[in-house]
Amino acid sequence: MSPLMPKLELLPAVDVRDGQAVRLVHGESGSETSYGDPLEAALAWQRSGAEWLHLVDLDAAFGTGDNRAQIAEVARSMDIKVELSGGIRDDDTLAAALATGCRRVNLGTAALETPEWVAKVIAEHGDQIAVGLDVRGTTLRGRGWTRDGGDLYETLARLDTEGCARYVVTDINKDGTLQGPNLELLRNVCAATDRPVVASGGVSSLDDLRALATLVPEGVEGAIVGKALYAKAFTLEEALAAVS
Ligand SMILES: O=C(O)c1ccccc1NCC(=O)[C@H](O)[C@H](O)COP(=O)(O)O
Repeated sequence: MSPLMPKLELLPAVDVRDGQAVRLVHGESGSETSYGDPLEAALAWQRSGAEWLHLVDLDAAFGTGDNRAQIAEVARSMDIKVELSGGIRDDDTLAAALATGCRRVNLGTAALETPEWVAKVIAEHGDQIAVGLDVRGTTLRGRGWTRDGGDLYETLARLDTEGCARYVVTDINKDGTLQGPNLELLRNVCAATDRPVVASGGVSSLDDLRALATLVPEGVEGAIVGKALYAKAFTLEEALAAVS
């Protein structure tokens, strides 16, 4: 990689359901495989050299409760940057999320259901706010990916106008499947916005990460990696070396 080209950031994922680190398939509730204590998982990624942690409260996303105290403990225990996601939809949940000291939060459902509030918090918090664009095809999904929420490109144009700093783009059909990322979707989103894009869902191999790294000049800034790390398809050290 050219010394002038920024490297692809890697964000190992810790998704929390009912107090456990889990992986889902297609983000579907009930498809969980459990991987134990979330704090242990997060500390392991930090020890392995991660610069970012992608931390998700799945219960808050699904509306089946929350893991707020545990999520806050994990976020506060990290020396690395934390991106927090799941169920952040109003002033209270946003304040609680930011109070953990996380570097940024991802809003998903709120961007579809309460766009005025999202425009307001983008104006207030700048690049501490990212929006998760979780899609099947080009249709956005909210409420833990269970409900349709409009057209990807219309929403992207609106959020760009409102000053959204960054997007986390997930192809739900790929998420948790180890089938490889949707590079075409990522290219299309990058062509539609000048904001950085974090790719999420489907990474299965070091070659997938190298393929994502080729999209850095188009606007892909980072990649979230979940299942592949838990399934030991490669180590985080190998992943970081592959994109450095
Ligand atoms: O991020 C959310 O809010 C969310 C809501 C409902 C279901 C899943 C959700 N996130 C999942 C993730 O962010 C995954 O950790 C990520 O896409 C990694 O996917 P993979 O590498 O395919 O395991």
